[in-house]
Amino acid sequence: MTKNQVETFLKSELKKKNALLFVLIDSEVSNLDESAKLAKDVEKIGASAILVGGSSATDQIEMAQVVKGIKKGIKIPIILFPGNVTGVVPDADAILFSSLMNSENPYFITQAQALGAPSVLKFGLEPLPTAYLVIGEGTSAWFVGAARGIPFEKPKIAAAYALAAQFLGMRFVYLEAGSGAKSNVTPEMVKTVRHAFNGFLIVGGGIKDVKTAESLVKAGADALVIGTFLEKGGSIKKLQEIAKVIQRSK
Ligand SMILES: CC(C)=CCC/C(C)=C/CC/C(C)=C/CC/C(C)=C/COP(=O)(O)OP(=O)(O)O
Ligand SMILES: O=P(O)(O)OC[C@@H](O)CO
Ligand SMILES: [Mg+2]
Repeated sequence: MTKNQVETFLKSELKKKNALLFVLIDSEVSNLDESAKLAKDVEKIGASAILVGGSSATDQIEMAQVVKGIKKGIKIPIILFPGNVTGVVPDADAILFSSLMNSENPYFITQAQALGAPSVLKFGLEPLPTAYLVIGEGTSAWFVGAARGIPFEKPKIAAAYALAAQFLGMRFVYLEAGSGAKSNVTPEMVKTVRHAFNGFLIVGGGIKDVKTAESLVKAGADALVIGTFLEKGGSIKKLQEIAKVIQRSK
């Protein structure tokens, strides 16, 4: 694999589109055939990457099969989104090599990374150095990751973490409200983080309509992650409307 291939691809996508759509496939929720079809469909409507992961996905065999099954049908990269070491599997293109910086448990800040790193190397996955920041409370990522959730109305705290991430050499920040979150990260927080952080800014959690997507991209997000919307039966047609707005509205 060429060095930084996926990161270079994402940057080139960003030159063509104002912001990118990443679709999250949870290997615990969608079966093999469903996942493969979904990945093809979302590639067609312009998604730039497929994330595969889940905060409680511990079945490595299942996840590896899903990744393999998806890969055959698409050209866009598959990026692993691990909630633990069990999320490191072969055949994907890259991995959000993330540290949950606002966790109260050092396991999620550096230990899972140390345990997972040798497999990342062995499988030839491109590590995307990511500060994963959990915003708010009550979601799976918040609970499992023992996060001290940054309050939604405290954008400056999120910006301080993002700046620290930058100083630590991380090139990606992921503002995470949590899968299926009732409230998404606010545009104001995205804007404040955008001013502080120079790298690739990912925003996810609870995004399910055009208006929200548009406001987050206008505030400076580089990529939006959408998962639950599709898991709950949201249509590809509506996702396409969201994709269009994401790609043109900065
Ligand atoms: C780099 C390596 C090897 C591990 C990183 C380990 C870290 C930092 C974990 C953060 C804590 C955590 C549990 C994150 C979950 C991330 C994730 C995959 C979220 C999306 O999955 P959900 O859809 O929330 O999962 P559920 O469906 O189980 O709610
Ligand atoms: O499932 P949703 O709410 O779309 O969130 C996507 C992602 O940010 C979750 O980790
Ligand atoms: Mg999920």
